[in-house]
Amino acid sequence: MTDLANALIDTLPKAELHLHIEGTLEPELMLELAKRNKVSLPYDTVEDVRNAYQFDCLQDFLDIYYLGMSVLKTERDFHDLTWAYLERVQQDGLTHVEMFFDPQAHTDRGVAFETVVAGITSALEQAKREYGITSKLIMCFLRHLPEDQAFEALDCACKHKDHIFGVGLDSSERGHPPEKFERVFAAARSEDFVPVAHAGEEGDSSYVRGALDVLKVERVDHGNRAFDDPALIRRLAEQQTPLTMCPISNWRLKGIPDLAASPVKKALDAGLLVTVNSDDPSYFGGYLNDNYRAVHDNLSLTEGEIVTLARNSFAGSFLTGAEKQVQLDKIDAQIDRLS
Ligand SMILES: Nc1ncnc2[nH]cnc12
Ligand SMILES: [Zn+2]
Repeated sequence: MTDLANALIDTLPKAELHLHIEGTLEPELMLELAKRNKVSLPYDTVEDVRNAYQFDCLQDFLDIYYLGMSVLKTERDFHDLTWAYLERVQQDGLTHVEMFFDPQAHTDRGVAFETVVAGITSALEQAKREYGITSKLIMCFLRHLPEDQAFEALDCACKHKDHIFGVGLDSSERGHPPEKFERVFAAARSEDFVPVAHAGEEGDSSYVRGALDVLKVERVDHGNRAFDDPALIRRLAEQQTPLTMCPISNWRLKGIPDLAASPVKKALDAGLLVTVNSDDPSYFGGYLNDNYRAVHDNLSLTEGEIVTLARNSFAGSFLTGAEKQVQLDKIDAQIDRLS
């Protein structure tokens, strides 16, 4: 990698648009919280935890991910988790994050919705004060659970509209198509929550079409399998629907055989508004800049394409036009400084 490419990746202002806060739980904090909250885990050491992170598919990961988050109990736990992520990525040039959380995975264990939201938002507010990092919080419905439970989560979210910006859809994709959540997404949109959804991570291209046509999403999370449908790719390009791709995640979950098979370059070439993100960085072993580096190295991206990805991260965000322009101007200023 050239020095300039390295410096661009390290120092360009960037937004992260596909990040599950529960997926940032590092093994050290997991074990500390297990002790603090007297939760028993099948791991004694950090090494045991890391050794468990071998996945053959999305479900293998999800089983371990839900087990790991069982240590999160109190407002302070959610604060500490979120703060640890923000402290880490501010060093990577991150200036804006649109963060997912999975409340049903906590309320099902008896943790109050309010506890989760209070802990996450206090850390987000601290990051705004101390680092100038802006953020939006997106509540995901767990697609393996029934529709009525998604409606219960939406009811809770309606009491926290000051903190929750959008709704998303995550967890086990195949067998749980967008159509299952048509009514709850319609209700969420009528309450002014901005809709996004995971689609085409493992599910076929019909899941991406369903997310667009049935859930009426404004952004597609992953979207890899859209490439099986050339007409759909043309539509995504024409509409400039943002895609939040996660190269290291795709590789670790065996959605792609190696990083060279990441669709990020194909998406750039097709004129899509593609962005690069980390998904669940603790579980997949790579934060935001590691993902930029992975696509740069394995797809032979140019320095110009790295800049495009950083620009797309703001263009594809839910910031206002004026806020986006501030960030794009900062990118231009940083490029001037480096060249
Ligand atoms: N990559 C992913 N896909 C679906 N659900 C998730 N929850 C956390 N990470 C996820
Ligand atoms: Zn995800």
